[in-house]
Amino acid sequence: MAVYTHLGAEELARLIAEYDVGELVSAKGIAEGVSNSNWLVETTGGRFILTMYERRIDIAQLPFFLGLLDHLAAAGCAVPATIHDRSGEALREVDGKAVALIEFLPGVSPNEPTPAQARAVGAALARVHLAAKDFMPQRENDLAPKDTSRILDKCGMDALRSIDAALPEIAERAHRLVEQWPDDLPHSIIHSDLFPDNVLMLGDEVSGMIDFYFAAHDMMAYDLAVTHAAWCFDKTGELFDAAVGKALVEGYENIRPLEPSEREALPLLAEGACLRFVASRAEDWLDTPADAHVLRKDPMDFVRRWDFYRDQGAAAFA
Ligand SMILES: Nc1ncnc2c1ncn2[C@@H]1O[C@H](COP(=O)(O)OP(=O)(O)O)[C@@H](O)[C@H]1O
Ligand SMILES: N[C@@H](CCOP(=O)(O)O)C(=O)O
Repeated sequence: MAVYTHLGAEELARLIAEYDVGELVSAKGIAEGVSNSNWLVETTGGRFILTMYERRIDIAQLPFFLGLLDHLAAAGCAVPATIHDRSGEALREVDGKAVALIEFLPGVSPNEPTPAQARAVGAALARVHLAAKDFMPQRENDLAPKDTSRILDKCGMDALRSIDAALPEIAERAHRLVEQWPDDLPHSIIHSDLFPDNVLMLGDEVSGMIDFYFAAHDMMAYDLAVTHAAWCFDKTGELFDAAVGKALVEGYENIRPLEPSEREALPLLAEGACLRFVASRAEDWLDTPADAHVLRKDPMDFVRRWDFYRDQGAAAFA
């Protein structure tokens, strides 16, 4: 479920009247998503996504995320632009909560991505990296290995063990990874969470990349590694699809060839990507009451991926 707040018809109509988008025709809550409330809004002027920011996001950073969307959309990337209200603002407040109206993009998120789809996503990601280079505002990645390793430690070993007996050892493994972590590879703004459910596709074409709320300044090859870990396995992380992985990297390199140092670092960067999702999922698992109407994501899905990258090394990207 991802509608945490009820918005009445009058309140919605008043909000929509602040934008030059025609009159409200309908608004339907969107079930997908975890962090924010989203509505598909139809007006006499078209379709839009209304997002109310509910959790995890530091409101002070919203201008960075929304400005980035506008910058990338203007550069021709497949991302939704924000709709500005009559006074030029992209961000408004309703009931004390921040909201934004965003361009609706068509497409569906693939469940079982094909190599052709992965190739298109690789290319789309590389275009974002290139287009973001001249986006001036900066945001540090607060989910780099040093941070996510700390998140695991903060969970506590007993709590981690209550999720799965293997997790305390993973927290130890994270400490070792932090020590090996590079920081001297080429940077840009990265998406950091480009899972299939954050990509909209029409056939083999990327029609939209959404959910830029973890975007930050960091290594571009790390973003490719995150996307590799997110796209090339079945949900549980048991089965690796080499053809999808190969197509993803090829698609990326068709737009932005990797430097030899980036290519060499990919297996380690992929381990860091796995750590990031093990940690955030473990933290969410412990924070979410068992009877909450939110699907808890299993951190072990990314422990299996981590084992794979550690065992395979460069062969994972051959
Ligand atoms: N710009 C958009 N165009 C079309 N659909 C969108 C757009 N933004 C969000 N959605 C829909 O809303 C859902 C939830 O959005 P998302 O940003 O992933 O929420 P959350 O941050 O809560 O995970 C997506 O799965 C997609 O179906
Ligand atoms: N993609 C992450 C979770 C991030 O949540 P989102 O709904 O904001 O994309 C994961 O799978 O752990």
